[in-house]
Amino acid sequence: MMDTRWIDGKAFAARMRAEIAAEAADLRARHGLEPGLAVVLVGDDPASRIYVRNKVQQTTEAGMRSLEHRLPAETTEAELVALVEALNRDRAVHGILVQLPLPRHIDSARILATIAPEKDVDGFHVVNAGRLAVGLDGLVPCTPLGCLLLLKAFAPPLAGARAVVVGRSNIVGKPMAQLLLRESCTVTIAHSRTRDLPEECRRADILVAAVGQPELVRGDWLKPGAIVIDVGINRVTDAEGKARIVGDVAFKEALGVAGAITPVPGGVGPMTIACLLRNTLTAARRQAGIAG
Ligand SMILES: Nc1nc2c(c(=O)[nH]1)N[C@@H](CN(C=O)c1ccc(C(=O)N[C@@H](CCC(=O)O)C(=O)O)cc1)CN2
Repeated sequence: MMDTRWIDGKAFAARMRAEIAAEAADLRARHGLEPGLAVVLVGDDPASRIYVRNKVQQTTEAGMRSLEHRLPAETTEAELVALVEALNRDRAVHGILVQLPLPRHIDSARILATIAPEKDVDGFHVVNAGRLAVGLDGLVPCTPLGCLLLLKAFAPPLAGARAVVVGRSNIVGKPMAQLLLRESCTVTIAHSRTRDLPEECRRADILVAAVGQPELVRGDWLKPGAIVIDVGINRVTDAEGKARIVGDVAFKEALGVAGAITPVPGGVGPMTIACLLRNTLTAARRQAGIAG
């Protein structure tokens, strides 16, 4: 039986945040520049409120400026566009993040397209997606960037590895595949219509699960020794009626088969916010014309 290594994303993210804080202090001391991140929350989705609170807290702890905009659920699309346009013009704001999901009456694509690409620290704007696709510098979506940093640290060398990404969202699956391709992996994107998903997964040296389906990927879908990155955060109620969070991978079944795996919680999730801070620092440097 394989001794499966746990990939501790929480500890890795904490080290990243400490490095970012040191860089932010240096930026302030040498250039008088304080990176500013504007976080916009519309409505009162309980999970989104927690994520936004953590983003604000960690931005401040890293020595950067946090500007929070909490808007009621009935905010109109036009009002949100006007706020984003004002933030685009504000020179003290280097990064803009609109927390997703937005209320259903607001067109998320329109809002994301309104954010100035150089301030799009989520990396969701089509300009940043296009830059990633053609190999130009841009801002890379935080969750896939976090997954890549974990893979580089825990599963080198990536070049030539067979990677399967389960999930084709614009936010995780597609950018993840682009990043792995950039590292010279042989990449497959699998999804709900993939024929024989278990067999596709069994081919993977690196498996990234990002489908949002609790424990979809079973232990016998894994190649022995595979590196498994679980992006899923699914709230479920267990047999005793207790609420808990599980990933897209059946974690206990994967132990003893995978070579290494990210737990949920404590794996990819904390990396998302650490990468948001990294992107904010990068955006501030670029806007000020400071090499980093
Ligand atoms: N504008 C954005 N909206 C959303 C994003 C995003 O990157 N940009 N991603 C997700 C939510 N998200 C950040 O916003 C996020 C999700 C999870 C975590 C995290 O640290 N998770 C913990 C568990 C937390 C829990 O108990 O719920 C973990 O995995 O250990 C951070 C950020 C959707 N929206």
